[in-house]
Amino acid sequence: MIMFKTSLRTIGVMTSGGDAPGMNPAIRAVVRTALANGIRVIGIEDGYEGMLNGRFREMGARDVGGILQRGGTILRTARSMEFKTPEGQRKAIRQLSSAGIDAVVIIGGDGSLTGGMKLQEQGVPVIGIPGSIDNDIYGTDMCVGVDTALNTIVDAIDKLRDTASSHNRAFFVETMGRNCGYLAVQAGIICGAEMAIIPEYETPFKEVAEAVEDAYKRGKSHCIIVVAEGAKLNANELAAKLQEMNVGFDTRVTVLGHVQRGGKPTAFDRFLATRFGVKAIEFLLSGQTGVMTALTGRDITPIPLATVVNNRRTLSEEYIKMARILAR
Ligand SMILES: Nc1ncnc2c1ncn2[C@@H]1O[C@H](COP(=O)(O)OP(=O)(O)O)[C@@H](O)[C@H]1O
Ligand SMILES: O=P(O)(O)OC[C@H]1O[C@](O)(COP(=O)(O)O)[C@@H](O)[C@@H]1O
Ligand SMILES: [Mg+2]
Repeated sequence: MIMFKTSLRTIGVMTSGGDAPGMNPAIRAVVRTALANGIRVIGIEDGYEGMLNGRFREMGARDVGGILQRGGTILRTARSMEFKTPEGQRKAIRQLSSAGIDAVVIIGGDGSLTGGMKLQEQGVPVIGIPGSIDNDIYGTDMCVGVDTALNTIVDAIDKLRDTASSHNRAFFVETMGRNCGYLAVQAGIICGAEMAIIPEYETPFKEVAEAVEDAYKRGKSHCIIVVAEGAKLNANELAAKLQEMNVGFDTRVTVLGHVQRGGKPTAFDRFLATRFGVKAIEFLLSGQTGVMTALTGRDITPIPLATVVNNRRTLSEEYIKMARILAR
């Protein structure tokens, strides 16, 4: 095993997995806090793919100027199958060692943090920062990017409602969330949707049909059903079936897709990302590694990566209930 130094001279920072608005403010905070503490920073491009192939570049204070308001990630991001293999991980560790990188800050989702834990287990000090629009990471109230994505969804659904009401239509709106209904449930509540269909619960088709028909009978001018990407019932299939059943409303589908991942980070995301970035360096300086920066209530606390990746975040029952009650 390559031994990493306990003294902290140089750190790496990277973004990995699906991009999320706010990753840039997180990079900026990591770089500038590290520099302020006399630590050199190397940017690792293209996530683990770049780590494996030594795509490293020096990051100065000016390199992170003007990026607070920019969506995406200046370090770019990627998914790497090779890094999942033990050989891939050894190759990445050799690259880090030969570049003199003593520790790595990884900004990414659950997959990226699992990769981070693997590095930590093999002697590389790692700090994780939760960045994913899905909000599917255990241990933190919020991930970087969630608030911006939700605001994008709200904006889109508000617009869809205008046209839905004008034409007396039912819209099936698909939100992102491979395995997690967080965005769909929250959007359901704050956009006044008739129903939110999520991967965590199996919604019988009959229930959807009744909700749409009932909304029509009650004289609603529109009907909005939010469907999470990973739900068993699919937005296109639902719309086609209900159109055929003639439940009153004409049906339409809007898949919001990757538009949810872009855009300038909201004030909330900028501040959260900045706090995470600053704390990541504070944790490193105090020798706490193998942890993720987590928002727990008002505080940013270190949660062991092993706890993060070995637990599943569950949706709040209270919010699911709230969405159902308010949809009446
Ligand atoms: N079990 C794992 N072991 C090692 N690396 C992993 C593991 N899971 C994911 N990764 C690495 O993290 C990358 C990003 O993970 P992914 O799940 O695609 O996105 P996210 O981090 O946004 O959840 C993967 O492409 C892979 O390189
Ligand atoms: O960008 P891709 O490869 O199309 O992936 C889409 C997936 O990425 C996400 O936007 C974010 O997921 P991760 O944070 O786990 O990468 C999911 O909601 C979506 O299913
Ligand atoms: Mg993920």
